[in-house]
Amino acid sequence: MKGVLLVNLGSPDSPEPKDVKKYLGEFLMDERVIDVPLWARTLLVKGIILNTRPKASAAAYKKIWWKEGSPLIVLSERLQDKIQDQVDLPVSLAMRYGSMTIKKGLQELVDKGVDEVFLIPLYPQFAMATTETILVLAEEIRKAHFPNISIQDLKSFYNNTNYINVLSNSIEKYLESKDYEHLLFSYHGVPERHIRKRDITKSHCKIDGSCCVTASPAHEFCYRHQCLEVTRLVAEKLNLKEGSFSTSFQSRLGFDPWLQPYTDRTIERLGKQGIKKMAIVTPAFVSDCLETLEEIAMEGEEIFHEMGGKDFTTVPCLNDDKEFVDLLSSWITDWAKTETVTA
Ligand SMILES: C=CC1=C(C)c2cc3[nH]c(cc4nc(cc5[nH]c(cc1n2)c(C)c5CCC(=O)O)C(CCC(=O)O)=C4C)c(C)c3C=C
Ligand SMILES: [Fe+2]
Ligand SMILES: [Fe+2]
Repeated sequence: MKGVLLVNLGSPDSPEPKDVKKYLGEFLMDERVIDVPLWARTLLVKGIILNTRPKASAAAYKKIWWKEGSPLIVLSERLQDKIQDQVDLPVSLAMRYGSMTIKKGLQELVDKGVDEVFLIPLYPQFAMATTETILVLAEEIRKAHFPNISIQDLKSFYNNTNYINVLSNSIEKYLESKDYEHLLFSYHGVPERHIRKRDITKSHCKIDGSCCVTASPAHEFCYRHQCLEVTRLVAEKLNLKEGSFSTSFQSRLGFDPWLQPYTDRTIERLGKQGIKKMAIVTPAFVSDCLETLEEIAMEGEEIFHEMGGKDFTTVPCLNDDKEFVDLLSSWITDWAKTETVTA
């Protein structure tokens, strides 16, 4: 029997510093998130970050936490429920980090008789810190605990025409009644090193003005290319004028070079340039979360106002948008029609 496992990033159990510390410990000790040798990662995470960051992160989580729990979890659950209403096979939800583990998600499906799983990482673009870490862990868990099931995964869908249409429609609908001079596409950042490491050609990614727009097999795993493509395709679909939109990368951590331009500096620059009304969209996130609700909608707005900006509009993520639910459900239904694969 076939079933679906949706997987998102995860959140702490509560916005209290002890839960945030536990969650960040698991997240940042992942070798695909902080990709340095174990001794250096341990020193950095356990020796420095976990002694300083949880208090500040917990304060940020408290600002965005809902009565029902973490926005990211609640919104992912709403998405799961709406997809479940549309498809005939069991749909479970898991998180890469935290209590809603991939093992529990697979167990839930197996308990319902599932032996063929369609794994859907809830990220439009591939990154080793997101999609790859989910796929690797799911395979480890499968081998160790569920050797008789098979897992197939949904490939990154950043340039799928239907996805681009759904994203563009949601942006257009939200901004319909709003006036804005500039639309910023802000994606979660990653260290530049992550991009070079996943360059399968070992020579394409220069992280410059041309590599990501020059066709290459490297693009299948190039997060930067995939983000720039989403911006390009949405801008084309929405007929945005050259100069009225741009791309930036947010949430950098540590001192290594991350993908640029940085979102906070871009917002600052737009304000300084005299832009009074800006809108911002965050297509690396399927569900609204700390990074969109706090870092963008609160901190980003504050920076813009400090620089003289007036109207700052944050477009919600796709969350449980009807067209997005329909699209994921159609991919699931198509997959369910494919031939059975043996483990
Ligand atoms: C080295 C650190 C990090 C990398 C690389 C990274 C990549 C990455 N993350 C997301 C999506 C999310 N990240 C979120 C929070 C978050 N991310 C990092 C660090 C890295 N992320 C930290 C330390 C945190 C925690 C919050 C904080 O202390 O600032 C979230 C929000 C989770 C929530 O509970 O709401 C998401 C979602 C992507 C897509 C990505 C690479 C492409
Ligand atoms: Fe992150
Ligand atoms: Fe590139």
